[in-house]
Amino acid sequence: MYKIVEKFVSINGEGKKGGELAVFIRFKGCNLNCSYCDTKWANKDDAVFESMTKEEIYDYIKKTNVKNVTLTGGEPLIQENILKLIDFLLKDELIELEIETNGSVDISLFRENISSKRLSFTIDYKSISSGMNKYMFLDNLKYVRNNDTVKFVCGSDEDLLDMYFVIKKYKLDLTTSVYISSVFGEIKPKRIVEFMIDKNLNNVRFQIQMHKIIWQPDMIGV
Ligand SMILES: C[S@@+](CC[C@H](N)C(=O)[O-])C[C@H]1O[C@@H](n2cnc3c(N)ncnc32)[C@H](O)[C@@H]1O
Ligand SMILES: Nc1nc2[nH]cc(C(=O)O)c2c(=O)[nH]1
Ligand code: SF4
Ligand SMILES: [Mg+2]
Repeated sequence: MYKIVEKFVSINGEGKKGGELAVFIRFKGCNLNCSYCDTKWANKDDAVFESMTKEEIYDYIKKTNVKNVTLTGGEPLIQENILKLIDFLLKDELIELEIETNGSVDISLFRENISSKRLSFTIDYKSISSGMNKYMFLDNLKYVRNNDTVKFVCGSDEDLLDMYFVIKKYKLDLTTSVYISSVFGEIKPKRIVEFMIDKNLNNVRFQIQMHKIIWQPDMIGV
């Protein structure tokens, strides 16, 4: 049984599939506690959840008729038996699966067991201002593939500079998709673009969480 705090259809507001329809499955609980987390409610011990089997999750997804599936949370990769669910969902060749993960969990186990090109990891590199930087499992950055994404959610100039060194150290701009996001409302988007120009950051994309512009920024279920 998986602990699901919400499930909904929306457009993906972030990343490579940004603007496309996606069905979101949000799991309860996280091993980190980012200063800026917009889903703290989902990580609370007393968060209300629905217990669902992998078959029930699959049935829900199929009923939506949406092909892009995003597993998020909370932290999806710390959920009990998550590998079984990923494997089960990918048996359906019409499903394109994205996993939003916080960068603290070793993804190599998943890589070894699942070869599908329809699985894509979006791996956060937690910034200094998140307070969670020390928990990053940096080896993940050595093994990211070109259909994965590394996402830097920046809230300060210090975060931008640290991001720059990490991109260059791991040559992320040459090996994978890199997205820079602002901590919503925390740093001027213009500041990030200026930084990109200043550092000549090619092969890196800036994004703003679209769903927070379309709906109220604190709205859930979108
Ligand atoms: C809520 S997290 C859940 C998945 C996973 N725990 C993680 O952190 O990647 C989903 C995405 O939302 C981003 N996020 C959370 N709060 C945000 C905020 N206030 N502004 C911008 N992005 C935010 C996270 O950095 C992450 O990329
Ligand atoms: N619309 C929308 N797109 C998203 N992309 C990633 C999200 C997440 O919370 O992981 C998210 C979300 O919460 N809503
Ligand atoms: S890792 Fe993700 S879910 Fe956990 S606290 Fe950070 S942003 Fe929130
Ligand atoms: Mg979100």
